[in-house]
Amino acid sequence: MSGFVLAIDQGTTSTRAILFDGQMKVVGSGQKEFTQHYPASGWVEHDPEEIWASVVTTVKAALKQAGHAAADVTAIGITNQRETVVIWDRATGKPIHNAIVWQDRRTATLCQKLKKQGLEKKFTRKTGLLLDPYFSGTKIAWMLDKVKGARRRAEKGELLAGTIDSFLIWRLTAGKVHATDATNASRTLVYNIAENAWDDELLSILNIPAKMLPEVKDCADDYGITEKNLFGAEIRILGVAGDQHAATIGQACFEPGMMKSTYGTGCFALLNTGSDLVRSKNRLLTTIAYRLNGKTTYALEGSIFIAGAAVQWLRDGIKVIGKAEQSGKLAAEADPTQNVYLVPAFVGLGSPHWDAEARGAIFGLTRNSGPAEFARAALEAVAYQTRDLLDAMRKDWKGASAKTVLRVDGGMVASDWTMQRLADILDAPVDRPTILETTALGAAWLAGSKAGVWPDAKKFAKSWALERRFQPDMDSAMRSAKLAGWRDAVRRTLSVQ
Ligand SMILES: Nc1ncnc2c1ncn2[C@@H]1O[C@H](COP(=O)(O)OP(=O)(O)O)[C@@H](O)[C@H]1O
Ligand SMILES: O=P(O)(O)OC[C@H](O)CO
Repeated sequence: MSGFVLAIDQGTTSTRAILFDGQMKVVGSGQKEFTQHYPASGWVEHDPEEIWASVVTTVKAALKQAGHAAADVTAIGITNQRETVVIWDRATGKPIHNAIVWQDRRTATLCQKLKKQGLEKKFTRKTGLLLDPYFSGTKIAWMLDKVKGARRRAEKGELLAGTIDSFLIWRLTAGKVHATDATNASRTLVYNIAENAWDDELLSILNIPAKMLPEVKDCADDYGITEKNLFGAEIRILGVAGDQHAATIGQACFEPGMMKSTYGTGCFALLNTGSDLVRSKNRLLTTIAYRLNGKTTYALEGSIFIAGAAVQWLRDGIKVIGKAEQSGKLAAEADPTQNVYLVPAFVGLGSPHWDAEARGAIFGLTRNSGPAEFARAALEAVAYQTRDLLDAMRKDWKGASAKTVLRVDGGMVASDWTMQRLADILDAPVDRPTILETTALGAAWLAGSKAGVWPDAKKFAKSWALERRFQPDMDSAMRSAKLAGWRDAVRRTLSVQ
């Protein structure tokens, strides 16, 4: 076997395919952005056919760039934007509706209704999640309610539901396999993370027929074989994980107490808690970090909806920069005596506030405030929000010690200024690895190790290499003052005062 492993990283704004060789080095890649649909305020959809086409195109592009054929590839690992959900026809493979994306808020009213019925505790106890429109369950219920005849057809077994990984597996195997992995299942609001099974009681509350749902497998497992005509040869699919979980693996956070944070569109911090299913008292999520050889490893997760998206707003919204990479330089020019805060609640606030109705706000403007202060406020908001998560994690679990080091990845970590400010505000070291494609690497490792062509977890962890450590370098009085200002700004932004 060759050792070549292909990772398909199906993200929120683009699809990437990356071919790694037997030494885990990137030898070819393809990337394609796809359309974001905003059919109503707070609604976000993707066309599953466009996603599927982007997967086929990028896989072919990665192979071509590397000068390899599908027959050279030992295995595929899939990783994906989480919670986004598709319902499709079992007979034709055609979706019955656009995919409803994780950022979509259309089920806020349903979540409120379930909360009023006193059901949040039950959902949290079983799934580790909260009643927020973020998760897949209420999105599936919405489609079954709104698409004519859908629930009846689902009950008859004519329709299938799944997160993006499941939809891709169904398409890649030409309708032979309907499966997902435990990490993706753990984001649906209908999966019992203690029992590792779909939860009949929650399914019945949301009126979702169990027969629509995929079989739940380990992250490194047999997910079938790609249809021969697709890429010119059959390839085994041997790894699947939600993108944040794949990044946790790619960052080799295999030990309890290790933590990674990914700064892409949003920011998602996962703290490995080992076999401990830690129940958060501070509005963090409990999730499955990964499941290998039938053994579940849990994590505490903090989910921030807007991180790099605030930089996009600087570029495309208020147009104070032309390119994302200019944001750090501009922020460094900001007047240190001004205290401008941006609370980027553009789509509500995630952990630890979970306020779906809050909207973004800026505080502390003076006549001297300009582009530089806006840029600094946008980048600092990412650091403050991460600090809020770390504080909540420390309160929730003693394993999150004061010595916690944060391993970072995602597009935003290219900004040295932001990483230094992150270390300053966290008062903890921030480690940036040499390989920043950790999400794809994690998915590839699942497939490559399952195929027996890549090293085991211990050896893989040893191959993790530091590019740069950012040490905290801020006076503690200054840090406290800045944090107090941030907390005040957040308090004034919440929808319920
Ligand atoms: N040098 C930079 N400084 C600050 N932000 C950046 C920089 N480069 C990219 N970004 C931000 O990172 C995000 C892209 O990261 P990526 O990991 O590709 O995200 P996703 O997978 O969510 O699409 C964008 O929101 C962009 O604004
Ligand atoms: O596609 P990303 O990188 O924005 O990640 C999205 C998350 O998985 C949503 O939970």
